[in-house]
Amino acid sequence: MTKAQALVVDDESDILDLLKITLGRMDIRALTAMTVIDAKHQLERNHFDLCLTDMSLPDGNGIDLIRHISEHYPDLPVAMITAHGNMESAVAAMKAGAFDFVPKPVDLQLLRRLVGSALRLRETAAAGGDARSAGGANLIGDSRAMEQIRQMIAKLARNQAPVFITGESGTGKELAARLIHGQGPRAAGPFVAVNCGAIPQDLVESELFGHKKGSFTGAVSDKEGLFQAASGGTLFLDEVADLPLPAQVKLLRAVQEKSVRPVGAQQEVAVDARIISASHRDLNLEVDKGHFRQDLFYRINVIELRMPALRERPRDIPALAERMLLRIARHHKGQPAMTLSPDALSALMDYGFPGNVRELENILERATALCEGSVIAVGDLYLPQADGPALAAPVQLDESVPLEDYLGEIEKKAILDALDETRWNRTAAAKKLGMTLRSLRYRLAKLGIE
Ligand SMILES: Nc1ncnc2c1ncn2[C@@H]1O[C@H](COP(=O)(O)OP(=O)(O)OP(=O)(O)O)[C@@H](O)[C@H]1O
Repeated sequence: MTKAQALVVDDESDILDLLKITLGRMDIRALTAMTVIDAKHQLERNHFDLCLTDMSLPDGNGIDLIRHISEHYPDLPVAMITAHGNMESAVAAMKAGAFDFVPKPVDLQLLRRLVGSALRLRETAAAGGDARSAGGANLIGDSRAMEQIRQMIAKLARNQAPVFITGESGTGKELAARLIHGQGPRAAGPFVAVNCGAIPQDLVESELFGHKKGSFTGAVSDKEGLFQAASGGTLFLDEVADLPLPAQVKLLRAVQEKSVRPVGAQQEVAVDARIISASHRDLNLEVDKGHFRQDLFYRINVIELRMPALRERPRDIPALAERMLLRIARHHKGQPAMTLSPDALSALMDYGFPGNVRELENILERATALCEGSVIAVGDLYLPQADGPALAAPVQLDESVPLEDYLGEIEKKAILDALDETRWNRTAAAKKLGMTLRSLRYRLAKLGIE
């Protein structure tokens, strides 16, 4: 590969010199420009692999230049150098198509990482990466909605802007986040996923930002936070709406300044993690209710990706079901994949799937275990409105209980009732439940019933 070349645009010659030297040490040739016009001329005459631009230039601003680059040189990654704390321009730059931003004063270590990511983009493009998968995970579905999501993911993978993924539970928000990470220049770095709602409130800050030994009871040694663990990669903040307000303040700072201060530490440490967050809640509403900081929402929601509910794209169901049945068969080695009867498939396509793709997975897993033959009939699906025998009366779904647990509870109750009625005679219980002894054993092991 030829020596990489960068265009650096700033009207202060000191900064140009500093950036030129730093890039030179990374074996990158830097050409400079002090005005927008100058930069446009350079772009016409030379090929660049990266552009760094300041916000305010004598004849225009950096955002105009970013727009010009996005339009005429869409493959050229451009990053904005922003004044300390001026997140508005960083957000505007990323919305205009910037790949990332560097706060002033420029932290050279951060700059090096940013440049490394930009150059890896060039290598990924040259290698022609697989746009559909990452780490074996795939977004299945050929509906228009899924096609658009795939295109959006490919675009988002190319920049570093914070992404906020919305969508009901089980629509594939985490999968989308993994794909954005896996198709981008940070793919070789870690993908760290954290469910913000699952961390005990008083440990949130220490978990996210780390702590120093002795900073609170129980802090027996220095501990690195998830931000540091995700350095060079992506931090996925799932259920970000559940973060307590004090942690939101610190998160805001981390996103804005790209640095964190571990609990009990005197100094901040620079962190280089791309932030992708998600929530099934409407964050606008949470902001209105005063549960979520508006300024933080504005910063993490630079680009929004909405994962559609499964009922909005029923034509994806056959392909999803087929792939899932294959995967289930692979888990039960030696067994051929089951198929769905035409009635079962049409019942699935008519069903509303409040739990989305995850619910489809659960329904098929259960059907596979309960079905006696190799073709799943509509009765094996136990859909709430299907004709099949219901294991229990439908219960009002509590939003805080994951669907998987909810279905598991219904199943567990039916099995335990049958076992009680037969004085724990498994053969009799299986008969009562209309399943084979082998199926019952499988269910008991899965549900952890001894
Ligand atoms: N389009 C899809 N193709 C294949 N599998 C999918 C798709 N969408 C979701 N899945 C699968 O469905 C399951 C749920 O997805 P995921 O955990 O990403 O959802 P989520 O929206 O993050 O859920 P939650 O809000 O409950 O955290 C996963 O096993 C995932 O692999």
